[in-house]
Amino acid sequence: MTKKEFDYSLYLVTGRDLLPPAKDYLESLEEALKGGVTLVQVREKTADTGEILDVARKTKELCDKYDVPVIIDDRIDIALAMGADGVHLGQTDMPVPIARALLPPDTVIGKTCNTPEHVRVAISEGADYVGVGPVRGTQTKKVKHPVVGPRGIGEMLQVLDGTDVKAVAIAGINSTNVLHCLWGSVSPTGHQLDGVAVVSDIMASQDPYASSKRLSDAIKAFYRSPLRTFSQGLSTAPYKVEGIKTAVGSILRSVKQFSPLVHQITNNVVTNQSANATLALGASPIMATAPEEMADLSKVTGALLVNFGTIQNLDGMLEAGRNTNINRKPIVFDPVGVGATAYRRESAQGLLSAWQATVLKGNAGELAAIANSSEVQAKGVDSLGQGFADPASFVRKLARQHRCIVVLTGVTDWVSDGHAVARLSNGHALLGEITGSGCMVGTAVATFCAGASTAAAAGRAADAEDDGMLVRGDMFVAAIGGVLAITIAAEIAAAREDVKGSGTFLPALIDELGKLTAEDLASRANIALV
Ligand SMILES: Cc1ncc(COP(=O)(O)OP(=O)(O)O)c(N)n1
Ligand SMILES: Cc1ncsc1CCOP(=O)(O)O
Repeated sequence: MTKKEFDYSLYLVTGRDLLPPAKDYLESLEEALKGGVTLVQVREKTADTGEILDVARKTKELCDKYDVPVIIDDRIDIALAMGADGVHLGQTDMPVPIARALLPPDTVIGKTCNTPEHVRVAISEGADYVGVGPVRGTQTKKVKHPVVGPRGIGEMLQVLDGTDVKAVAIAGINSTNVLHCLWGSVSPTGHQLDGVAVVSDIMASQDPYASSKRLSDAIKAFYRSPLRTFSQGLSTAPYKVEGIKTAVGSILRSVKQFSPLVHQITNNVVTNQSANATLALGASPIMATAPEEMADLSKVTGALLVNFGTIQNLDGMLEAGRNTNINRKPIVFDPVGVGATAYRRESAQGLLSAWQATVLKGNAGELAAIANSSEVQAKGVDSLGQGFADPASFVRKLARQHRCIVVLTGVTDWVSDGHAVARLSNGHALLGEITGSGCMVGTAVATFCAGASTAAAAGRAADAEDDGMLVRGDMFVAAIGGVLAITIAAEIAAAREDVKGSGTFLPALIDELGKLTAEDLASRANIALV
């Protein structure tokens, strides 16, 4: 028996208890269907059986008009009585094989999964789809399982590789975070969600048509285009060194032309020199930390840098990142000293779960801690030893895991989008003798990301179709540009006669950053693609 093919992309899970006062269930449902809901689940937790059956029948009658299938939560008897297209079963509900034996053979069966192991069991039991989560916190239901974030969803999706079992994420999804959820949950193997399940953003809405339409538009934009990274080389042609050098120069020109606002939440050791480095490159720094101002600020900034060297403003970092994602601007995350304490490790995981970083930047010790690798150790904010045996493979893998650009700093710097890897061999030993040179690299990367994204926005037609990108502009090239700006300016500064040591080097570095041209970058950049 062939199974019914569902469009899982915008899966409405109902809940009459959430309707705003004076909103009628069937009217709200019809508005939601008009707005683009593709699948409906009847989820009734408190009503009597007769009432649930009545609601389920009326739901089916309405959904049939829109050719949208109906799934019943938990209740096999209701599904049988009204001829549902499917049922959804939780971990403590009837086992899938027993439900399968009771229901007509073409009935679709979904199962709630909170861990990769749950997914393995659901596959072996013969589930047709899995509802994976909780992806975020939610007010709609007391969820027993901890929030897994998009990355946790990606781990569950990877278990589905090679099967035709579909997957939707659930919990806390709304039109402002749906793109992050879809983008960030793609597994390192490229397995993506088939859709998202939403309750309150539609059911509690005064305008369910508008709420569903906003979700539907964002979801369609994401699925319209092939799966991409934050770089552009893969979709067009493979990167070439000369092309990167030219592109880096044009981003520097964009920084000077647009002078984007670079919002930085950074540590109090480097705040002043990072602001000066931003100014020197031609952009405009704003070092704001209060959570209350993030919504406003993120509308006008070009990029955000989150550097948690002195980690005092976690709420500000969370809010800044969420809002920067909503406004589809780049976020550079510099988890300074992340391996040093459990608090830092947990904070970094919390931030990486709450928002999608565009660039993840760190030294070997920091990135090893993020990757849970014991290959490189750290002491405080410094990395110990020789670094990774195979840095190219390390950055490529980490970039795939985190769906972002990874910058590994050291004597040699490595940048990857999960496919291409660039080895950068500029710099000077004096960089290691001043405090905060790594933090300045983060600032320069954020500044180049701001330049690239601002230029991409300026180049887009006002009526251009949404391409579902979380950030526009080539962030792989921007990250390379930021690293080169600091390392090349350092080479020029260190060669100056007036530079006698680290004390005279820092102001000279700022001076040379200010004088740096596209031509300097192109002629001095030592880039190899590996
Ligand atoms: C699509 C989807 N995913 C998960 C759930 C949760 O179902 P369950 O675990 O049975 O919990 P309750 O719905 O009974 O609270 C769902 N309903 N739909
Ligand atoms: C039914 C269910 N199962 C896990 S979370 C959840 C509710 C999600 O609701 P919302 O979309 O309003 O966060």
